[in-house]
This record gives sequence, structure tokens and C-alpha cells, in this order.
Amino acid sequence: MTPDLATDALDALGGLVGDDEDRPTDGTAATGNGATGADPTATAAGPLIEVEDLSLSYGDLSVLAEVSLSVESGEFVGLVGPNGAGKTTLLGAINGVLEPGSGRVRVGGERVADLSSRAASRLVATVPQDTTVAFDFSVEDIVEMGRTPYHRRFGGDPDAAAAVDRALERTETERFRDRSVASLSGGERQRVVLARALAQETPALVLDEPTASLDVNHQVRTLELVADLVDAEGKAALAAIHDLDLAARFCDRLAVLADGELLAVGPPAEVLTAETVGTAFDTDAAVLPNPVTGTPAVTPLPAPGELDLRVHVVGTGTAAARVVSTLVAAGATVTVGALPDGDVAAETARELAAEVVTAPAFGGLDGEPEAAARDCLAAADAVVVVDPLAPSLRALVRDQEPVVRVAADDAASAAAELGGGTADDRGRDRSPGPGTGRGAERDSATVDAAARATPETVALGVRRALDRPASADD
Ligand SMILES: Nc1ncnc2c1ncn2[C@@H]1O[C@H](COP(=O)(O)OP(=O)(O)OP(=O)(O)O)[C@@H](O)[C@H]1O
Repeated sequence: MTPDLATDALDALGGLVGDDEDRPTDGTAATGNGATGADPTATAAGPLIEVEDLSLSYGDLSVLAEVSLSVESGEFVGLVGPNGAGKTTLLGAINGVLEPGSGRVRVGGERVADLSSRAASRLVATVPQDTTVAFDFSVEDIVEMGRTPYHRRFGGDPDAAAAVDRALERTETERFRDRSVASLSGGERQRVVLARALAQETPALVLDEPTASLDVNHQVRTLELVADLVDAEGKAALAAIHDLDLAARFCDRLAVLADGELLAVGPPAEVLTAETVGTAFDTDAAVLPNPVTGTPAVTPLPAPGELDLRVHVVGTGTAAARVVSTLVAAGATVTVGALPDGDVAAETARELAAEVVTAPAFGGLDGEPEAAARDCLAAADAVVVVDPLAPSLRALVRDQEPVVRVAADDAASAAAELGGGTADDRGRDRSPGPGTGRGAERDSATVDAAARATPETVALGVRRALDRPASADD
């Protein structure tokens, strides 16, 4: 491939043009850590990527305002924030494509603005958001473009073949090597562009939405790969990632950018709070630990409805948690309990600012917790019971009405047993409890028994039980 074509293609990929000569002033730090053997981190004190008081505007539009952020060697930082926050712009300032209005960007101790693009390209490799390629190159050619900053005027790049092989292998794109890049799917092309960045063998990697067009398996594998590279090779990686759960799972730290300013920077569990997510993304959200990974999982909540009621939920586990979040989203004031501390329904309720009564697990219900739960029941306009209940909780709600019942083991398909529901509906209730038998006497508690007991119908059920008209939120 001719240098001109390589340059054009790098432009098309949104990467740096890597074919001009080094400026004589830039010295040893402008050297990759792969083919050339030098390691900029060895000579540079401090973080590998260092952004200091960076401001940047497009004409009159101020996009970044005094942003300061650093990424250490061996660290993977996720840049999260809403559309238009300035993430791509910040990455562009770091890789030298955009010139800051004020402030400094250093990579490996070198001011990026002072480096030739060839020198900068040996320090920072970029995986751009847009991976469309203007010319129809083979995959191998595309990946080899990552070696452009190492091309010598005479003699080419002796390390290119090995670097390309390694990059193809690491991104599992070896089998596409001879294919035309235009024939690949968007997800396959994205992995090829990642391979190109790896072939560049830089100490710093910036990635703009590297998982945007990948399926769920490749999203995880790609971020795992970046995390591995960071761990094994001491790279510093900064990636704009829209999926907050994935960012929390794979990044060492997250930086939340909103409206051109950094709202928070730190470990995912500290940064991803309902408050920060709410401020950055302008939405209510529940943030709970992912039950599998333990990292924060963010669930945006619908705009609150207008269920102007106080509802007490009795039950445990994920079914009760879903009922709580549905009722909160419907606008109800929700209380929950008694239930063991640490139960997912208790954590969900706390996250959503609902009142929680806790009691020791496996014990009977008495004393203070019982009194607190009875206070909540007495204050409630309606009670939702998530079956099956422990005997102590069954006793607690025995005389309650109106009661909306939900079967925890199959909430989506079981019919609600709602006070005096039909015989058919009672027959589907899988646990004996206060709603069966006694329920037939409680006409006032009857809600449309044909309603399916999905959490969404619970809010509707409560409204009907109280003879309140449903709103559009149902
Ligand atoms: N070349 C440009 N000229 C003028 N305005 C621009 C230019 N590039 C970006 N902008 C504007 O700057 C702001 C920040 O854009 P940027 O692409 O950095 O945001 P982002 O956080 O990466 O967004 P997204 O998540 O949607 O990719 C946006 O308002 C955008 O319209």
C-alpha cells in the first residue's frame, strides 16, 4: 500500500495521520512501546494520559470547560455521559486531532500539541466511533495501517507482520484477514478497527464507543480484551462507553461528563449513584448491585406517575422488588416490610427512597419490627402481598384490606388473587394466605381478578381496589 493511501484510509477511520516526520524536538517519549522497544512510561513521571484544565469550543459553542482527568499506566477509565456531553471531543483532544482552546493534554509526559502527528500516533491509538472506510481495503491492509507511524522512508517496518498477526489474533479477526473490509458486518468491522489500534502498539488507547455495534457476547469480549491489555501490558485506556453497566463492570474508574464538565470521577461503585446518574442523564434511576457481577447496574425509571396513594408491600425477593419499583414509578408512596436486611426488595426500596422495615432473617416477627410494620400497614391506603409469605408475615396481613396479591414464583403469568376474586383465580393462587378463604368476604378489596399479576398491573390493581380511575401511566 502506498503511504498516501494509508494516510487517506487513516483519515477515513478517524485516526491520526501518521506519516509526517517527527519534529526534531520531541525526543524519546514519542516512541511506541511495541516494535521500537522504548517505553514512554519509563521516562515519564505521573499519569500516562493527563488532561489539565482543558477547554475547547467549536466556534461559539463551548463544548469542554476546564476538564481535568488523568489515566495511569495499567488503568482502564470509562468516559460516560449523555449524548452531546463532549466525550468524542475530549478523546479528540487527547489523541491530538483537536486543538484545545486552553489547557494542556500530555501523553507519556509529552504535550500532544507539540508533537508531530507521527509522534503522537506512536503514543495514542484511537478506535473511532465511525468505522466506515472510504476505500475497499482488505482487513490485513486496514490493520497494517496501524503501523504507519513506524514506516521508515527506506526499508518499511520490519515489525509490521508480527504486530499485525498479533492484533488479528487478539481481536479474533484472523479469519477475515483476506476479506474486503467493505464486506464485513458493522460489528466485524469494529473489531478490525480495534485490531488496527492494537497493531499501532501505543502505550495509550482511546476508544470511542468500541462496543456500539457489537452483539452482547462481543461487547463483553471486547471490553475484557481492553481490560486485559491494560493489565498485561500496562496500557492506559480511556473509552467512551454508553452502556453504564458494562462500563462499571470493566473499568477501574469512571468519569462522568455532562454538558462539557466532569461531574464525578472515581471507582464505579462510588460514581454511579442515583443522584449522579440523575443529574448527568436527566432521569430518575435505580442503581443496584448486579446480582451476578456485583458491580453497579443502572435502571432508568419511567417518569413518575400520579398514583397518589400510600401502599405497603409485604413480601421478599425479586418479585417484591419489582412490585416496589413499579409502584414507585407509578407515583405511590411505598413502604415495605418487614423483611430481612440485605433482601433485594429492601435494597431496591432504599434505593428508591421507599420506607423499609427490616427484621432479622429466620426469626419470628415481634417487638419493634412488628410494631413498625403494623404502623406502615395502618397508614397504608392499600396493601400488596407478594406470595408466598412466611407464617409470621401471613399473620401480619391477616386482617388487612384491601389486599392485592401477587404470586412471586410466576408473577407474570399467575392471576392476581385479589380479595374476593373468582374461584378460578383463587384456584391459581399457589399459597394459602389471608387472601384465600377469607378473601371471599372482602368485596371492597376486589380488583379485576382477570388482571395478570405483572408488576405493571399491580398499580392498576391498587387503583381499582380503591375505586380510583386509572391514569395514562398504567
Ligand atoms: N465539528 C463540530 N462542529 C460543531 N459542533 C460540534 C462538532 N463536533 C461536535 N460538535 C458539538 O459538540 C457537542 C459535543 O459533541 P461530542 O461528539 O463531543 O459529544 P459526545 O458526548 O461524544 O456525544 P455522543 O454520545 O452523542 O457521541 C455536541 O453539541 C455536538 O453537536
